[in-house]
Amino acid sequence: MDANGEELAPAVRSILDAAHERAGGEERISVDARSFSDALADAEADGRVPVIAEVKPTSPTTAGRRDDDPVDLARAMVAGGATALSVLTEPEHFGGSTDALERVRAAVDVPVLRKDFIVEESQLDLVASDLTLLIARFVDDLSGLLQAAEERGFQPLVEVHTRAELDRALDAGADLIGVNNRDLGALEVDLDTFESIAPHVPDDVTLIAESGIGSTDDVRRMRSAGADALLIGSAIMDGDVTDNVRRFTTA
Ligand SMILES: O=C(O)c1ccccc1NCC(=O)[C@H](O)[C@H](O)COP(=O)(O)O
Repeated sequence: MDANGEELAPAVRSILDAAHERAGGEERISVDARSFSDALADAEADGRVPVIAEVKPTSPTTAGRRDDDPVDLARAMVAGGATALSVLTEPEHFGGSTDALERVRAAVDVPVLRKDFIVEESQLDLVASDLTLLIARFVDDLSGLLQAAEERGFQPLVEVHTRAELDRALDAGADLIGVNNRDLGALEVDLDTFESIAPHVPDDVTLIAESGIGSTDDVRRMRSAGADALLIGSAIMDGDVTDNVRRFTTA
């Protein structure tokens, strides 16, 4: 069960249990973040579809694992026109690490999102990034964690999957919201999720469509439904990442 008492897929239960076990950082971090809104404006000015390309070595729903150096992947994604990068730092289920994020952030000049399952304030202090993910479903005190992230200089991306989570995110003061098309209860992906939630998001919120985007048709569909940017992992990691990112940024 999650914080709302809802069932979770076993893999997600395991991810969440590991997250609750993970130690936080010892010292409070302070970040001089690269602006995501500036990066979005640059992409729009260049005529690129804003894509957050994800360095995702593996996942519970991916067959196999990609062991390329994350820095090589990151540079290849930027070469394809990525507006920002997302780097998994969850070690047990996604093959990520804080070291990978640090190295990637030092190697590129686009904003970098830390993709992890943060459940406690001290876990914000494990590594610097420009954006940090907060998953509404897994965080009890969303406004407290959002504020803690902002005080450290992060741009928090609050992930939602339902209308109720959207309302919690808005009440907490989120101005950067991602709608995850993947249901973390069943691990099923349905792009209708974004289409059903997006109309309820105020215009002054930056809105990101996450997960399950596998084709240029999907990109156009999410953009038509109001996505300011797209977060894409698996479809980029499968094959030549520069070609894959370019296909999506030019869709
Ligand atoms: O991707 C998974 O298998 C997964 C399983 C359990 C919890 C979370 C999971 N993914 C996290 C993500 O948010 C995605 O990595 C991200 O949105 C990119 O999705 P995709 O383009 O479908 O790889």
